[in-house]
Amino acid sequence: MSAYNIVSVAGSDPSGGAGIQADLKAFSAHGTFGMTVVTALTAQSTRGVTGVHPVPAEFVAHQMDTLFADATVHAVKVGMLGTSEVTEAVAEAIGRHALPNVVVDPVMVAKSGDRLLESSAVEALRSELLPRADLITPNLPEAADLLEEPEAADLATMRAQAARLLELGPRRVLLKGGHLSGGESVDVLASRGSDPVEFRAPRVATRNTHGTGCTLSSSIAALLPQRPDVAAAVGDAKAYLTEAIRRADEIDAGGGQGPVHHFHAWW
Ligand SMILES: Nc1ncnc2c1ncn2[C@@H]1O[C@H](COP(=O)(O)OP(=O)(O)O)[C@@H](O)[C@H]1O
Ligand SMILES: Cc1ncc(COP(=O)(O)OP(=O)(O)O)c(N)n1
Repeated sequence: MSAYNIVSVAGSDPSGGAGIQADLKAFSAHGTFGMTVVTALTAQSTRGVTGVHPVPAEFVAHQMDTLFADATVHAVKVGMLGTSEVTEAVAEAIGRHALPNVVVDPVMVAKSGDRLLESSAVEALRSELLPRADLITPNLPEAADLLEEPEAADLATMRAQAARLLELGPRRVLLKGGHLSGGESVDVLASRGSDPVEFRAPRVATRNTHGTGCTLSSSIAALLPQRPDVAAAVGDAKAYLTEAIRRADEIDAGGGQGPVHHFHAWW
């Protein structure tokens, strides 16, 4: 059996910590073959984002149509989309090509505080893309924006918000709790018709967490075709991410918030 083909539909991060660069590293780490559809160029470093140059929506659709007319795809990770036009084009192409194992990381704002999705695009994300996702992986501020509610500050509220996010149409929701404090970093997986499942990991004491969200969602996409169910893929992806965060201080990528450090996963 040849390697699984996993596609990242995302923006470029020249610093290598997030976006398509992080996704490709994660795809390789999990033994899969990575492909990319670029939605935007960013100028960014460990210190923040200094510019965003969106790819025209028609050309994003053209990249997808060209790739999917040729290659068999086993999973897709969607990250930064930038504009409502690109969001709509990606949602339509996912439907047109009936893509499997679609993981949507609803990227809105970088850890540096810079916007990566126009505010006016949140509605297109909510109504056009989320219903086509097999799994969405919002962080707490993204969940609050999607639900138009205050940000969750405890686990009970996270469980309730994960359930409400399911009503927007995705098959599953992984609500990430990295923005809370405490000795453990806890994420909540909600699926229709079953109780939520919690994924816990020791909170690593480092400021070098650039690219955690990208790495988790792309690792899940790479593992979905290789694991018996979604919970197994999420559990292994989180274990991989936690070790990549532990290794983050080994890298000197600049003077700001550094990236997590990828490695060949142990499976
Ligand atoms: N310091 C940390 N130690 C361990 N896990 C972390 C840490 N920070 C974040 N995580 C985990 O990284 C993933 C993404 O984190 P989060 O900050 O919630 O999202 P995002 O990177 O999209 O803002 C989650 O699984 C979260 O639990
Ligand atoms: C091009 C690009 N895409 C996504 C992000 C956000 O990445 P994330 O994994 O959420 O990490 P932080 O930036 O929040 O640390 C990005 N910065 N650039």
